[in-house]
Amino acid sequence: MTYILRTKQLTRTYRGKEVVSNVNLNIKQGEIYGMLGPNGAGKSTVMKMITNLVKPTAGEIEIFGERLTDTSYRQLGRMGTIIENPIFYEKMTARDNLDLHCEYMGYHNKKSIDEALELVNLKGIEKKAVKEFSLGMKQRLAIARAITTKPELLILDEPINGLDPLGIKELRDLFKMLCKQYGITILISSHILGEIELIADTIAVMNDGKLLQEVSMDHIAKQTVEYIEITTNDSSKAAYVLENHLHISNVRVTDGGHIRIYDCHIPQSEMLKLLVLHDVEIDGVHKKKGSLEDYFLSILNGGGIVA
Ligand SMILES: Nc1ncnc2c1ncn2[C@@H]1O[C@H](COP(=O)(O)OP(=O)(O)OP(=O)(O)O)[C@@H](O)[C@H]1O
Repeated sequence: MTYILRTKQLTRTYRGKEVVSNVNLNIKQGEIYGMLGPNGAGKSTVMKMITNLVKPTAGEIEIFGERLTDTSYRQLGRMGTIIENPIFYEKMTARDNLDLHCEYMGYHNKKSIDEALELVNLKGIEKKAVKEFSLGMKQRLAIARAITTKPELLILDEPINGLDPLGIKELRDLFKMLCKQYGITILISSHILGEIELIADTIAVMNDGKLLQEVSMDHIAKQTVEYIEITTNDSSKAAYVLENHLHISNVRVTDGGHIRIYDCHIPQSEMLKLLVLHDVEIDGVHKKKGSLEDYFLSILNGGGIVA
């Protein structure tokens, strides 16, 4: 297995608080690796450390087989990045912005600017000043800037923020194409499961600075997360009874008076008998299969599903 990027126990502290804690990412060459997590989970901070914008407090980063240091200019030159909101020289044209970027990166094959503009569908308007661009156009220009130096690794921090559904689909198709046809490895972050699920080969779920899970989509697809859903008049009591009397640990109380029991080998009849014995009224029992959303929610909520 060839990994293009690995982090080992990557940690960052701000004013005594760990905002990234012992994160181990393993990104394979040629894949789209999605970092999923709510706002504040630490995704941007991880990406900033990978791109040398922020120094890790502890841990290390290995990119293209070498450890990243303060002077890893060669490694940084093999990456294209969009971190947080892309900033341009607004009065300059789109093309001049890309030109300047190439100069700055020491990349002299200017033909690639045309190719990049073509790929993001901005050919023909590259002579417009960036201040006239819509948000979607700016996002596409940021991607053009990130790919114009022909990177092997693209790092995209929430690149679809603020785009309409059509714009999102266009970018998704573009990222997939860059990965498949150009062999570019992509690390992309989002707080939207539906987005990451449509694009990623591997997903890293982050919350509160921690990596909760790193799992391949293939693995998830094979996984059939089944659960029993019981509707009762008192879901908290029902959960309490099952946890304390039958020692079932994977119980989740959901909205609407339901409880879900995952990965349970105790017969349904035994659970129901015990609930009735404890005066819990049962309105319904169903065997269900969890959606991908359930799967990730259970990870974020610390549920016991093992991938
Ligand atoms: N320069 C900084 N100084 C202090 N705290 C910071 C700094 N940068 C980030 N943080 C804190 O670190 C935590 C993680 O932030 P980060 O931006 O990495 O999260 P995120 O998952 O990318 O979320 P978002 O999508 O909101 O950017 C947050 O609590 C944030 O307030």
